Amino acid sequence: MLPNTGKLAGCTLFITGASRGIGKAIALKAAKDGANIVIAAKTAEPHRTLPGTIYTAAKEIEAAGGKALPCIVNVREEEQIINAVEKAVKTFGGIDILVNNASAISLSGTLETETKKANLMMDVNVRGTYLTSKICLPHLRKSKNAHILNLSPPLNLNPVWFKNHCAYTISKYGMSMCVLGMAEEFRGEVAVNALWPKTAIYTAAMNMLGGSGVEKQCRKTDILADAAYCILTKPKSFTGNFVIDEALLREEGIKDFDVYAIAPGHPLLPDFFLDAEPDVITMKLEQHGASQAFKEEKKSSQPKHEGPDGAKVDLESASAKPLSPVAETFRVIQGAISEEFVKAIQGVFQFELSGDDGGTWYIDLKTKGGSTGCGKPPVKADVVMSMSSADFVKMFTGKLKPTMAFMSGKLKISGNMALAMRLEKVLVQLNSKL
Ligand SMILES: NC(=O)c1ccc[n+]([C@@H]2O[C@H](COP(=O)([O-])OP(=O)(O)OC[C@H]3O[C@@H](n4cnc5c(N)ncnc54)[C@H](OP(=O)(O)O)[C@@H]3O)[C@@H](O)[C@H]2O)c1
Repeated sequence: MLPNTGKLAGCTLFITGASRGIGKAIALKAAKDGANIVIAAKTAEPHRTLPGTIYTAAKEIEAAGGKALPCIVNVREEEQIINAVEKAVKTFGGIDILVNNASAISLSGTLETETKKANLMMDVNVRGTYLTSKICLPHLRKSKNAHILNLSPPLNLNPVWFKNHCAYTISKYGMSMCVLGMAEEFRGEVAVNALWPKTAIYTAAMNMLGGSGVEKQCRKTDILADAAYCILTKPKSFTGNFVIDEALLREEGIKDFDVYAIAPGHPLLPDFFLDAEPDVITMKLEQHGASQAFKEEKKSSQPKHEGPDGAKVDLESASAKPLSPVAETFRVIQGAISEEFVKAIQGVFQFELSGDDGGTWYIDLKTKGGSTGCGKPPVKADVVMSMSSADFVKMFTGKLKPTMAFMSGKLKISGNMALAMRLEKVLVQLNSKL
């Protein structure tokens, strides 16, 4: 880990989204030097599922050696940013550093992204970053070593990073374009840089996106806190850079990256927008054995299922004949379903498969007893997943992680996203029973 040098003692940092995750980790690292931190985030009351509030973060910052100013700020609201900036200047005498960290994410295709979600991403990511920078800049220009740091990626224009989640990419690239423009506009006065992780970082956001077990493939927020500290303690002549955490820390002499891993030695999930393309990311994970090994099948009695034409198909007797890989996979899943499992999941998954043995299939983990089969599910599906038959088999035999399939565009999802994200958990639980 990068040692603290005390260079940020007495500096004032305005950090959006410092109530948890990466923003809070950057705040705590600076607090160790004795910095003043303005925590600009929305959560004032404890949230049902998300950890931390601006007040709990403030306590941690003070305990680490810093001074904290918790401010309720939704970066979509210009007035709230203005008020917090004024309060910060009144309390600490100025602002030296702005970290634009707050972000919203929806990894959905153009037609699947509801307008309100597209608006949220544009508002928080691009407009929020632009406005917070605009409002802080008059104060930053008065500081001896002013910095703006945006948590945004290098501008990689490979279409693979646009085709599956165009709105999200535009919104994050908007943050990066602020770096491009403002670094030149304020050269000599304020350093403006971007920071992006090489691998996934374990936070509430990642937990929501990646589902159960994803943490092993992630690094801790400490790596970004160290990289941010390193940038923010550089002279303001260090500007206009799109920094990748690991690359910068290597240059700084860090050799042991295991200290940043949640599960040292476990293959890591490469982050979006870097050199590795989605398919390569998936392939690498598979090569490194990050996926679950397919366990031996358990024989079980099978109920009847409805075929694509509505005819009832008996999978047990059908299994006497060699089944196609898709039908065989559903047969095995059927045998692994328990009442307890149905109670725990309460969801109906419909699969639209293309290629050999394609068509509509389902796994009903909502109706008493649970069932799988060919054709439409007995009750309306909560989630519809479209993919090739080959990828479906890979996914259910542990050779392709649902998160990876989704990120690489092999899996398209519509319906209840939260339930879809639990598919990884479904697979882990099913595999343990297979
Ligand atoms: N985790 C990763 O693997 C990863 C990878 C690449 C890049 N990043 C980047 O790192 C940054 C932080 O991500 P994270 O994983 O730490 O996310 P996180 O755990 O979801 O934290 C997001 C923070 O943003 C705040 N926030 C959200 N909407 C806001 C709004 N409208 N106004 C003010 N604050 C708002 C949240 O606070 P409130 O809810 O209290 O408002 C929270 O403190 C993001 O820019 C993200 O793109 C993360």
